Amino acid sequence: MSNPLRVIISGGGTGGHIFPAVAIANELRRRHPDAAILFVGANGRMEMTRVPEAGYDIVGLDISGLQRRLTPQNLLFPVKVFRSVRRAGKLIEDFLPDAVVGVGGYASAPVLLAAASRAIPSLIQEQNSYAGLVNKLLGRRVACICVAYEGMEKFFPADKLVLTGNPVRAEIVGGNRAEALAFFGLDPAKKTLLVVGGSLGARTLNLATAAALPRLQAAGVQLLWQTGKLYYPEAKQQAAPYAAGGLYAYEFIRRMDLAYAAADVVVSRAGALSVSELALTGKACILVPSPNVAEDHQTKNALALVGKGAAVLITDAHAAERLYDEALRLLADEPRQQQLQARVLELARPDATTAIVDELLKLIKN
Ligand SMILES: CC(=O)N[C@H]1[C@@H](OP(=O)(O)OP(=O)(O)OC[C@H]2O[C@@H](n3ccc(=O)[nH]c3=O)[C@H](O)[C@@H]2O)O[C@H](CO)[C@@H](O)[C@@H]1O
Repeated sequence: MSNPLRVIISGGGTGGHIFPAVAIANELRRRHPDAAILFVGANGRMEMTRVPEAGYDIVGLDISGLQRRLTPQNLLFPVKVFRSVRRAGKLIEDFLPDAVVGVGGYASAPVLLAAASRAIPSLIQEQNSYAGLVNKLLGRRVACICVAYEGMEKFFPADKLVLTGNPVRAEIVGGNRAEALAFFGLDPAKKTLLVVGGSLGARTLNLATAAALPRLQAAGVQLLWQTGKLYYPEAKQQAAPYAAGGLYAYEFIRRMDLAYAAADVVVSRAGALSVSELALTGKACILVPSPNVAEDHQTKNALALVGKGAAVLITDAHAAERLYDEALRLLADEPRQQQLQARVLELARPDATTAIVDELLKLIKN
């Protein structure tokens, strides 16, 4: 491998696809600083801002999902797919990658298809215990599939599977607590609760948190509340009267490393990357799986921890009633926090990103 490596990374839609892609790119660049890395995403989606923020170039395709109802957009869907496969093919012919990585989400389909038809080796990284549609359809056309859960033969050819775990951005781990508290303007003498609704925010968590603000303040607990874009204007107003007590709402937290470092307890959706990050950072957490995802896969993600005594589970349906009783109880119970921290740390897979990049480099070499 004398010429600099050239790799295209495709996919996105939500943070759960984008940040694993960034982790893979960072590790590739750490080992091959001269590697040329190009991201391909979907126009209008989160990757078009988050990837440049992480220091990489991205090209957007005009591609979206199929709506479940009959809509005019659906009639255009085949046309869009055809156009984006053609555009992806052109991108590949111009960039001439040694390999292509797909992380799931709309943009990875046309790129992986175009790579397969040009005999360019490709790798899929599947974050969940239930395979996404795009990944499932393309499993047979790629050379290697890196997964985070056992039993994925249900969805993919067994001989292509490698169990690596999910790639978490290296900087997420090891945030300094004192720096974190200062960064968010928090009081080191108080307990801190972090609430994260996945990369887009979660309505159930937002409603429960808004209702619990007076209780949190009365208990002397500080709050970092990530709301997502839609709910933020309302949350900002709801949280404003509590700012003096250290209760703050955020649309999106860029420094998740510091948010985890500041937190004594985390309330979170159970997206695959959130779960992997909670394990790596060793956080006492309460998981509220989203009921709105394919095959209820967040509940499966959560149960992988709960089954080992490494997290507390509250269902979405029970969150309004029980979430903050449980959160306040856990915040007041340090021995229980320590027990959860120790158990969740045992489930961390700190070598996932290196293992995935090893597989990618193997593909390129062969
Ligand atoms: C509703 C939905 O479709 N959710 C899916 C989506 O979740 P979602 O996009 O919410 O992803 P995850 O929970 O897996 O990961 C969230 C990522 O965003 C980061 N982050 C989050 C909030 C924030 O303010 N700042 C920030 O940087 C986290 O650190 C993490 O890296 O993809 C996951 C991985 O395929 C799936 O398991 C989820 O079921």
